[in-house]
Amino acid sequence: MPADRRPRRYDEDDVRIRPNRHGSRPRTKERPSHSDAVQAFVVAVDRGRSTCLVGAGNLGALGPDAPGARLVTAMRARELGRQKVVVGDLVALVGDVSGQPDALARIVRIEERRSVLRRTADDTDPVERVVVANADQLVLVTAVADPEPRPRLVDRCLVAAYDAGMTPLLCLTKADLRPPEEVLSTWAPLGLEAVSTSRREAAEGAQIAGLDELRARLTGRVSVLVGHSGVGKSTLVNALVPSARRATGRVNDVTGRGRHTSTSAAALALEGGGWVIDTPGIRSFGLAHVDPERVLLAFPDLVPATADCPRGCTHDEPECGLDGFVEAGGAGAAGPVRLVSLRRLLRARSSESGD
Ligand SMILES: Nc1nc2c(ncn2[C@@H]2O[C@H](COP(=O)(O)OP(=O)(O)OP(=O)(O)O)[C@@H](O)[C@H]2O)c(=O)[nH]1
Ligand SMILES: [Zn+2]
Repeated sequence: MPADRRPRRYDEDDVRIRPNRHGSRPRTKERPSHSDAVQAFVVAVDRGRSTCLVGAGNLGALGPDAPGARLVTAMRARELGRQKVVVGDLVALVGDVSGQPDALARIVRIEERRSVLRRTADDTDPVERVVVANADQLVLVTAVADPEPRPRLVDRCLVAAYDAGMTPLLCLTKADLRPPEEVLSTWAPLGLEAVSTSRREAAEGAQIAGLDELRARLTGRVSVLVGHSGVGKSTLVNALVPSARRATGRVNDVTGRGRHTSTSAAALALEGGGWVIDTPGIRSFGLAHVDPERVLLAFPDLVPATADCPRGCTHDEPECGLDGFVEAGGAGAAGPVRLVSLRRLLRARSSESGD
């Protein structure tokens, strides 16, 4: 039976969604207060069931090992309407929040998101989606070789990061195969932060060098890792979060499903604080939804030029004020290459694929 045909019990949800029969009192937008609700951080979502971390502070800042912290399985309450819960969400839970096996809580509210990583509808998925909420850093994992870097894919990820209000970090893996500087030059004008990692054979087996610097940039933050297949993202995640398997095992106990069959994102706690959100399903981003103005915000040196732009300027058209501004030296000596980079990113929005 479809959900909306199911016989419904009259409950507090109805107070808000029922039309006002009398027509005199304006319908209140106020939600039931749910004063007993507890706050939780969504660490995994699998087919309508969310795994939520309760008792670990705002955005799970205290980590899953904080005293009293527990994982609670929850479903969306009807009052959420069409809002989707995603990994990284901060939510309010009511009902059975004990975290006992078989216990099921209800998500009655999604708190305001400080960042939203989106993906436009594409051929394989006709729905525009929020991929991850509240992350502050997007880590673009790219191998320097094997597989060859895909500059256009990195550009597209950069656009997605700027649009989402997230700081991008380029993580170049397999630096043992080729000096990472060669690859880095492509993004030099962007001033993109970058780290590199490489495999090193040691007595106790293969090790990843460069991990400490990467870890330092991840600690205390919520970071999303994206990368094409084969770049070494799993290797990195396992090295960063050695307990990842155990932790996902815990999630599996709750959801009853294996992580390997899942294509949804999962947040993994870092030992020193902070979270990495692994996104096995995301290889590229549809970017049609992206507003050029938001990409431009990543180029504060070029922003003043837009005063001379026609209304609704795409910043990639003959009338654009950026060219004159940069030619006149308004953005300094680096202006011309910065403008080339900006235009490249703006065009990445409309390119067909991330290859
Ligand atoms: N030379 C070298 N090889 C590496 C390095 N890191 C990972 N690899 C190898 O690259 C291959 C892919 O690594 P994975 O960690 O499975 O890559 P992935 O990005 O998770 O790929 P998928 O599992 O397909 O999503 C494996 O054969 C790894 O052993 C590195 O730093 N240097
Ligand atoms: Zn313009």
